[in-house]
Amino acid sequence: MNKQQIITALKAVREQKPLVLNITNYVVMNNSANGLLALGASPIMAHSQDELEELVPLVGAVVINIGTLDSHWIESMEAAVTLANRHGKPVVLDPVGCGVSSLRTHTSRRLAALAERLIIRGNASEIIALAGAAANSKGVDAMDGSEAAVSAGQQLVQQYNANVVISGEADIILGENVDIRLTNGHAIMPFVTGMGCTLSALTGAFAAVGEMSGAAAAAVMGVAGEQAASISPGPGSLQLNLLDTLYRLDAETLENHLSIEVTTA
Ligand SMILES: Nc1ncnc2c1ncn2[C@@H]1O[C@H](COP(=O)(O)OP(=O)(O)OP(=O)(O)O)[C@@H](O)[C@H]1O
Ligand SMILES: Cc1ncsc1CCO
Ligand SMILES: [Mg+2]
Repeated sequence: MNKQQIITALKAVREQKPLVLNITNYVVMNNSANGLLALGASPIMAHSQDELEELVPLVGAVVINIGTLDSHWIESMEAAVTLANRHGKPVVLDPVGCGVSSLRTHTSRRLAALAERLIIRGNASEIIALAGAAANSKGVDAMDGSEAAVSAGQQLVQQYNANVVISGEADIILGENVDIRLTNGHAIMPFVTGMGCTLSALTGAFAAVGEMSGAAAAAVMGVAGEQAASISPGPGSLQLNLLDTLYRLDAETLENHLSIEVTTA
């Protein structure tokens, strides 16, 4: 995945406007839906088992975010992933707070094991915990740097046959033969809840148009986030400005501002 392929993937999202099914948390439903719309995709938030059988065949990707899960929702998440497998749809898993409780850790692992076409997107502490090592999180916030999660991420790539996106100051994208580092974004982004969840939702939009590395969404979120931060005095305006910069993001801005380093194995 290079800069040009990322630009092409963004164009594809805007042309195809893929429908993305999100089973996500109460905190970020609105941010994530607005982020998808600003990007040019089409969100649907749903979690009733009674409609998943009809919905999953219609969507381009399924995003599962365990942020506010309970036992009832876990059944829906498992049903959605099973249906995604049956219909050949990609799944993005956001293991929010993995490592903080055994419910979160076990559920994330079960969902990751179940999904056949999978991208895992988490912060460093979540990725470390998902791989079974001791992580330093504070609830849903990472206390580890992205580089500290690389070996855990590589383990997950093998274990779940997935691509892994570790977000943070650097976004590190790991796949079977590729290792990508993106250094956009801004240190103010973690002061708005659900920036990572929005990144996972956007990852679903790109997966729906065949971009299964996870890099394009991280690139777009990083550059749009950076641009939004440059005109935002604080988190309140950042949240709003991000929707505008995502909506306005063009090829030239990506070309000039995306900081990407690709290493192939
Ligand atoms: N220190 C930082 N510098 C630059 N960008 C950052 C920094 N921290 C996070 N980001 C960016 O913020 C976005 C969200 O990443 P983050 O790792 O904070 O997700 P998260 O912890 O899962 O967030 P949440 O759970 O609140 O949704 C990514 O695009 C990432 O690049
Ligand atoms: C704050 C919070 N708590 C559960 S999910 C969530 C949103 C960020 O992940
Ligand atoms: Mg998160």
